[in-house]
Amino acid sequence: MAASVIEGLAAKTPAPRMATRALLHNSNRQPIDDAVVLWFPGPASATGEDVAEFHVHGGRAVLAAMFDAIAAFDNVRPAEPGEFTRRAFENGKLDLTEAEGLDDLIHADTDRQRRQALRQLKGLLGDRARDWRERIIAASALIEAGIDFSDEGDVPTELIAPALEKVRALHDEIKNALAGQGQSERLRDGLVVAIAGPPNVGKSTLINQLARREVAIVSPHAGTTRDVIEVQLDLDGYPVTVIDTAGIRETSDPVEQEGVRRARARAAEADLVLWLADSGAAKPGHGGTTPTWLVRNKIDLVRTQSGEGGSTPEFRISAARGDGLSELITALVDFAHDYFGTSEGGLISRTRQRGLLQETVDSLQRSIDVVGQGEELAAEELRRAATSLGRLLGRVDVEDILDVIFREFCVGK
Ligand SMILES: Nc1nc2c(ncn2[C@@H]2O[C@H](COP(=O)(O)OP(=O)(O)OP(=O)(O)O)[C@@H](O)[C@H]2O)c(=O)[nH]1
Ligand SMILES: [Mg+2]
Repeated sequence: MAASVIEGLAAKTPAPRMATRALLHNSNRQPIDDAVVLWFPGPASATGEDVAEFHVHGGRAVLAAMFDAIAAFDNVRPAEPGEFTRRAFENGKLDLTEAEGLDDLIHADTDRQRRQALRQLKGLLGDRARDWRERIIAASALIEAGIDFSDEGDVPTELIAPALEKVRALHDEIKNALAGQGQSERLRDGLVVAIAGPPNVGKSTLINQLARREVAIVSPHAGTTRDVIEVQLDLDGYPVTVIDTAGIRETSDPVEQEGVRRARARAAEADLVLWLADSGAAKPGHGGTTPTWLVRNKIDLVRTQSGEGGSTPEFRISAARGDGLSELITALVDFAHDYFGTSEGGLISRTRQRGLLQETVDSLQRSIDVVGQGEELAAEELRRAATSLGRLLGRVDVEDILDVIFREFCVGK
């Protein structure tokens, strides 16, 4: 199909994989654009199928004329979101983790997201998972050979012991890989940091400083902020959403009450709370399990004061003047670094991947546990472990998730 379209529009089929200039025409011989065309005959193409590429001048009228001209061919329709990648996947050009990496790369906002996505696209996880899967299948073959070998149902231990050794090693290897991952899958969504505290302590002033623009209204009146205000920051390559909230206090104003309710809810969902307080205020107690840093603001108004110390970090800043902000930002970057656990080896970029690796570890553990009750049971658990990795790679049993995964892609990818 692609062959007849490129032949029809460019009046010739370009040499494979050679950028070729062509004046494109529609079926009425009307010229459309002076373009560069590329012809990738399958299977040596991104999708594995024939692919024609038209590099045209991107104006709306040019695109409309191109779509009209292409739609005039039979059996041609616009691609669905992610359809090219899906075909590449179905033709074995990519495994599912690599397809996920491609999607993440397209959506990456920050440098660390980009690097993580590229590692995934280049098969960082896929290659490990393939290796693990082959080794599990090999161990399972050993056990099954043992089962076949024994006629009375009593499998000789010298056949099972080496297989079990391999399974133990695999279990430890995958478990350790998983444990060392931090929350690298959270890098896709980023870290949420809520600025909370009593009214008028300078929360909105702080978010404006962090955003380097006036996102929130600042005023000397307590109760200025009511809606939750969000800004996206790129802190040393980490995606961080900072939210400014209403000052928390008892109030009879129903609008402010709603603001306080939202402030509490958002702070509870955040990954980190910056609890802003006046420089002289007593150290507040805080409930909840969210990590919370005490940030004392307006230090420009007091002469000197020593920190109270304690287990939670404490910062002293002047949001208005900028004192202490670079220390606060450095600490946020360190927090993000620990949180995401993104040493350059970040293996996992999705909860789906983490879940399947965990399933694999659990099945391997069970297979070790049940081998005493019967080798068939152990072999069955090994098959489960291999299936989990097969799902991770998108090689088995995945029809149900493919739609979900590829739906997130852009059209044209
Ligand atoms: N001197 C001094 N004033 C500050 C500082 N930070 C903020 N302010 C002032 O404190 C007042 C309140 O600041 P906001 O940023 O609106 O405080 P807020 O915590 O967002 O207040 P609500 O939205 O009402 O909860 C304003 O007049 C700011 O100019 C600071 O570091 N030093
Ligand atoms: Mg405010």
